[in-house]
Amino acid sequence: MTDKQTAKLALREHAANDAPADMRAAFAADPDRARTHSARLDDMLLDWSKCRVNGQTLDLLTGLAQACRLETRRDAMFAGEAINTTENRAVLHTALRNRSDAPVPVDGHDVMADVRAVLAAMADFCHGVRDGTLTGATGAAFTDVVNIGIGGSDLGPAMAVRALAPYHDGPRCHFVSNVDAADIADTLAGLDPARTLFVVASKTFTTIETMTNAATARAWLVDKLGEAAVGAHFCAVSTALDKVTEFGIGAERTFGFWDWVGGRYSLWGAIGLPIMMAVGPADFGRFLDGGHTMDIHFRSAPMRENLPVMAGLIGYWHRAICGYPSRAIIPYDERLARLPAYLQQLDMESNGKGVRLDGSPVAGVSGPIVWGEPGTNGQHAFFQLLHQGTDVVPVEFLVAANGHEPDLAHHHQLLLANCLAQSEALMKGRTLAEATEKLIARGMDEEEANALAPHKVFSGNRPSTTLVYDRLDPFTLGRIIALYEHRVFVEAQLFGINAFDQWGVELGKELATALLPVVETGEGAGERDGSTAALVAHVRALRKDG
Ligand SMILES: O=P(O)(O)OC[C@H]1O[C@](O)(CO)[C@@H](O)[C@@H]1O
Repeated sequence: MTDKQTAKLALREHAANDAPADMRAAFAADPDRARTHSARLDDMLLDWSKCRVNGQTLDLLTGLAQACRLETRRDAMFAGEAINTTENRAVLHTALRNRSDAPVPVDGHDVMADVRAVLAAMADFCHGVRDGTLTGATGAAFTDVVNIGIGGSDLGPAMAVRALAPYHDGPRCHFVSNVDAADIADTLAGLDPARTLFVVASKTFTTIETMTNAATARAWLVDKLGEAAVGAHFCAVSTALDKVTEFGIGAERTFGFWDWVGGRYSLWGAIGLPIMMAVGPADFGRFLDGGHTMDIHFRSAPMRENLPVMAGLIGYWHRAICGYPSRAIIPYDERLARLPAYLQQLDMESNGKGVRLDGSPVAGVSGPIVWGEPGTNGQHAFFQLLHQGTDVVPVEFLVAANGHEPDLAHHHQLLLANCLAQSEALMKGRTLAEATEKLIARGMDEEEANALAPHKVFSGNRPSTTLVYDRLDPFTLGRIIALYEHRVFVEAQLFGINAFDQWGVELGKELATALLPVVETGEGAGERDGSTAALVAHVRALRKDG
């Protein structure tokens, strides 16, 4: 048996025999548990004390991490080794937020001068748009920016722009991603073409949704302002600079990045252009500072004090050892409403894999299903299942100690109380005796109380983690995102998979391309499988436009 196999076996035996069966008992036995089962980075606290782990669990998990050479793999990533082996690429989104003087070599070339040049060009461009010196074709200042992109070219900036609303002092930012005409039609409906700037964001500049939406936006603009206006109203973000030129966007309005930045890790550089437009270069810099600070912490803090490492180890424990199929991300922060969607791509596109690094099948499981919604809204929707459903779902709460609305502090206190109450309720639960007693105390007769009480039982002992920070400012948003990126990396090392490719998205794309003419003309439908052929026939019978 390899060291890894031995470590995994030991964890499974520990889970079955000696891990705390009941968190309530664990707290009773060790009132100091919250201190020993949490880690801090300045104001940011990650608490995993409401999970069924003890010191021995953590020893075994860190032992597994060592057997998986986590620290060596981490250092290889930061050093620019081609750890994305199926694409033979380095993984260096961390270079985009490197705020130190340290060089970052890729194939012997220090990429930091290139990174800084793009950031400086973005800042110049944003200053021009934000102060009105860079105008549209009619001389009118831009009031609206429309980012056209999908996946990593949409989710990160869309999430971050929303998260940083209190820091906005630039143009309004909109995001069009879906190829569904509804998306672009509804967005353009409210906009003045003379005051609208389009950002076409695509790493490959071939993605069909983005190219279709960009062509529609271009036609809309030409229809209103004429062909000559296009140059002033479009800019691009891509690694495929030749394709941008073919589209007709000038080099001075093209912001590049590199194949060593994965799409879902790309918001720190040019893909972050809408964030910089909204909050300005200075706050964008603070966002990068936050990411860089988390990088330093990830590289230097001992495992037990290391937030991304501990988030990854606890995540692995829940997924691979306890066997929970999903995790819920519940930010008690309305401005992080898009965080769950962003993390779905970050986590599931990275760790939803069926083969290991060497191409052999994953022996057990890989990454979990990630989902979520902000609290308190989720409480009035799916928390019923979290508390009483037959599946256990580990919940990851996020909450700021302070909001941005000092005049409405009582809202924030309610928000905090709700967040803390949910994790407490998940852990404590309510026994049948407690439920019955409560009903009788309210005046119900015993027979009725006995009948109703089983419905009011909460098993409790359900795991959650809580991430608390001072305030959701640009710096903290940077720390949170970098924390989750590294957590995904940590889990990938334990699963033994490549977190940086995404071959699983290819087949659907290929079949969509093949099916387009079938949907358009009906020809070739008979060569598809029976279900698809029948669906094509039904759709075509209903279609009103040919
Ligand atoms: O930026 P691009 O090249 O348009 O790709 C968009 C997204 O599509 C994907 O390749 C998945 O289909 C993502 O990985 C990526 O973020």
